[in-house]
Amino acid sequence: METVPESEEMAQPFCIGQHETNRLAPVTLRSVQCAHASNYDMLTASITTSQFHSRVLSLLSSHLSSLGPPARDAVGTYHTSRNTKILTLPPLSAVDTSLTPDESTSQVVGITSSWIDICSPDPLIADVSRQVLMLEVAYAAFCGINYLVIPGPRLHHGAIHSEGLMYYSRAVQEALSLAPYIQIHIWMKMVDNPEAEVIAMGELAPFAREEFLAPDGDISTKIDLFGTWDAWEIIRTTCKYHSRLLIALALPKQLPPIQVQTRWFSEPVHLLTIEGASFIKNQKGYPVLSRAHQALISRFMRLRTPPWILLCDVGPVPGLEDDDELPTGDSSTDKSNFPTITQAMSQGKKNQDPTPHLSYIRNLQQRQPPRTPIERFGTGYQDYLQAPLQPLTVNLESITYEVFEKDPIKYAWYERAVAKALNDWMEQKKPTSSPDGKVVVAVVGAGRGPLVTRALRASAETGVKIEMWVVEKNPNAFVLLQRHNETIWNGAVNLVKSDMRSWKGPRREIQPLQSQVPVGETLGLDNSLLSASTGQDDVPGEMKHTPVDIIISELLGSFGDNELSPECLDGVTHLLNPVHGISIPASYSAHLTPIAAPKLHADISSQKISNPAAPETPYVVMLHAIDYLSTAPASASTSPHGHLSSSIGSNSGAGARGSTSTPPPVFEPPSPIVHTAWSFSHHNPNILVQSTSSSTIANEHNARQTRLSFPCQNRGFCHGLGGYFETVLYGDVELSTNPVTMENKSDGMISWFPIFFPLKTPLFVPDNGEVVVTMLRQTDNRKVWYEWMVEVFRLERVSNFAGVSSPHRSTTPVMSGARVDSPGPGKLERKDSYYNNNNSNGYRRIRVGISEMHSSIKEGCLM
Ligand SMILES: C[S@@+](CC[C@H](N)C(=O)[O-])C[C@H]1O[C@@H](n2cnc3c(N)ncnc32)[C@H](O)[C@@H]1O
Repeated sequence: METVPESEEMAQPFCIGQHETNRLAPVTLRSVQCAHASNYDMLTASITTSQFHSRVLSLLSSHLSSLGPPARDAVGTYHTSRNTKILTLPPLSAVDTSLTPDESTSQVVGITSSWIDICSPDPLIADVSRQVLMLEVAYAAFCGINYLVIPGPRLHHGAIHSEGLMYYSRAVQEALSLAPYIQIHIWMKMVDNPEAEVIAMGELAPFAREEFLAPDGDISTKIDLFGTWDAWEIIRTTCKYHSRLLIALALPKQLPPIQVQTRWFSEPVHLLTIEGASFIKNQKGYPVLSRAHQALISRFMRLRTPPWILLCDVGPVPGLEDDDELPTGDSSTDKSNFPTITQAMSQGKKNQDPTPHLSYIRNLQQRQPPRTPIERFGTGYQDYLQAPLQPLTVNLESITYEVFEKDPIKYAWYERAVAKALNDWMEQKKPTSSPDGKVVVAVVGAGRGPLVTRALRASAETGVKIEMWVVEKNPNAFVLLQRHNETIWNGAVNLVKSDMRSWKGPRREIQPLQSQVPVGETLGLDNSLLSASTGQDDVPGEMKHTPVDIIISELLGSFGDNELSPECLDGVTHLLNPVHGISIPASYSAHLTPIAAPKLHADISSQKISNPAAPETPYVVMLHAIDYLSTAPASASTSPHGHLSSSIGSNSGAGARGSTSTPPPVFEPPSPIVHTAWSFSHHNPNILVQSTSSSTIANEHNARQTRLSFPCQNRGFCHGLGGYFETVLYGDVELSTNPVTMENKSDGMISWFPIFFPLKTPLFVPDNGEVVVTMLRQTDNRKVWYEWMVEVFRLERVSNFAGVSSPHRSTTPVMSGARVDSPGPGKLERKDSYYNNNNSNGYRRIRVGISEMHSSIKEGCLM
């Protein structure tokens, strides 16, 4: 591995801003300078003033008093249309805003008014609110504001819930087109808590007329963990996943369960807002954040675009605190004046940290652990869609090989596997295929030769002599192989420039039987196999192709078989020593899990016009801002509530002064449920005999199909499937990119990013839902491609079911064939009631969504 400069290892500095709900003084160049001097990076500024607010309120009051009670029109509607006398707000005047375009504007995050209510069931209130927002957005755009925060939608109006959300979403869509250069952040709470939606003085919500409310309905007081996420989902869907539509996420004092936190990671959170009241005091009395908050922030800060932090109502920016109360005369000129009690107190305070919350967050920034090798390697690749390599049809560039070769694990594991195989060969006294007793090893698809070097090293380590053959079809890489043979391998390697499928094996002169070197001389082994290969009919002195004892290859793609390893290795299987031959890898398997990946969906959708095949292309991508939809029930130690309760109220967060360099706690998301789709083994006993008369190859034995079910406890959107692979190189030496097993099998491996199979249209998955994936590996004997489709089911308890549900099933009902605790791969089996839709756990499956069958044939991997 290259040495990485220290700066690259360090986590990025946080970008921290200050927000005051009731900032009275205008935000000027001086305010921004003071903020910078205090170590803040930015400030928020309201777009309009309190005068504007008062003016709107009085206009609205007099308008309302001029109106009679809302009346139904001739058709009988007043709820569903705006059949009301409109109040048109006048344009802004100088007193309505204190914002002036200047150099400070770029350091300012604009905040639109929170007292409006676009979701109001009263169309008059909703319309006035919309007009306020549009006036503010237009003026912010005029001033050159780049970032705007719009308070999130009010979801509760008495018994009415989320009814105005569509109008709110429509207004946001309008705002995006009105301000074509502004990034709009919707200020969302993490969960929907009706009791937290309080009405402050001066808000428009209470002006909603009774006729538009629903006085008789149930007023919900229940916390809905995914309620605000639902609202966000509607807004962004209405705005078609707009790239300038982002989230400002308010972190509450008590964080919600981990499943809610991970959901927000997958969304475009660009601002994290933290109230002063969300801090707790440590033993020394300094404001600190709970361990859960620290872990959450650290997790966010490792995203490709780390969010900015906005500290809200944590005290004034030093130097600006007195601005609102400045006396008209300049009292500071009279230095001889004895300070008043207030002045003395504030001077005393100056010896304290004037911005303890900011100091704490800066300290948290310093305590971020350095980036791991994977994070360093993946910088810039997070959520970046790449077309999978097709090394069979396309000759790779040197730089691509160079990237592979940086892997700190893969080659070391191959070396271990080869060493183990050689040791076993020797210990089991197996005969070799070489007349001089050496184990015949072939690296097929050698690239620039790193596996050759490792195999030679394994031979030197174990003392088992090998005869090395190297096959590569890329003529450019072959030049380097020739050079390496001269400079590194001392000419010890037999090089073959060929497609491995047409290689006939090591070619050597037949030795007269009596002059063959007994293998036992080198390894002490029985040489019967070699005798068999140089059979009765062989004439000494003639040239003949002989078998290979160990075939080493690395033809694996992100989904295991997607770079056509099965097809290529089929072409060399007949060369393998028929009794003792070893293939490294011995087998590999493909794995899947459904994921929410809004960013990837947005990126793929935006490519659709130039590339219609984009939504049916499997992409190689370092999955980052995603949420696993199907997760294993949390164990006691990682239970969301356990996590929460152990952290809330814990005062162990390091304080600004008494701080240590202890890294923040690690965020532990729930483990995804990842099922095996299929596998391939070498030797493959099912290889079809190839016809010599046909121009195609018989490949049906490499077709696969699978149907897998995934329980999903919480609702969400499925944007596609995350794909991974595992491979057994030899014995217990394995590689894995499966998030469940990678840490145990090959921690730190960087060669492969996962694969993403997108869905053209995302599918909603309800609470207690089930995602069923059907996937096929298809072949027409010329090409290989994948087909995939997704169905979504809602599991409904059958009321008269007499069975007793296990505690697990009562919270996460799943089909028995796909049980998360089942040892099997989660395949649907006939005994499951998939076929009669009432499964044996007492749940009825109701299909609520189905995707089309996607096919990668347009981009298919050509053979
Ligand atoms: C993924 S690269 C691995 C290269 C190298 N073994 C490594 O680990 O760095 C696969 C290599 O196999 C070669 N290859 C793929 N299919 C082949 C075939 N049918 N015959 C010969 N070489 C092949 C490609 O040209 C490429 O060099």
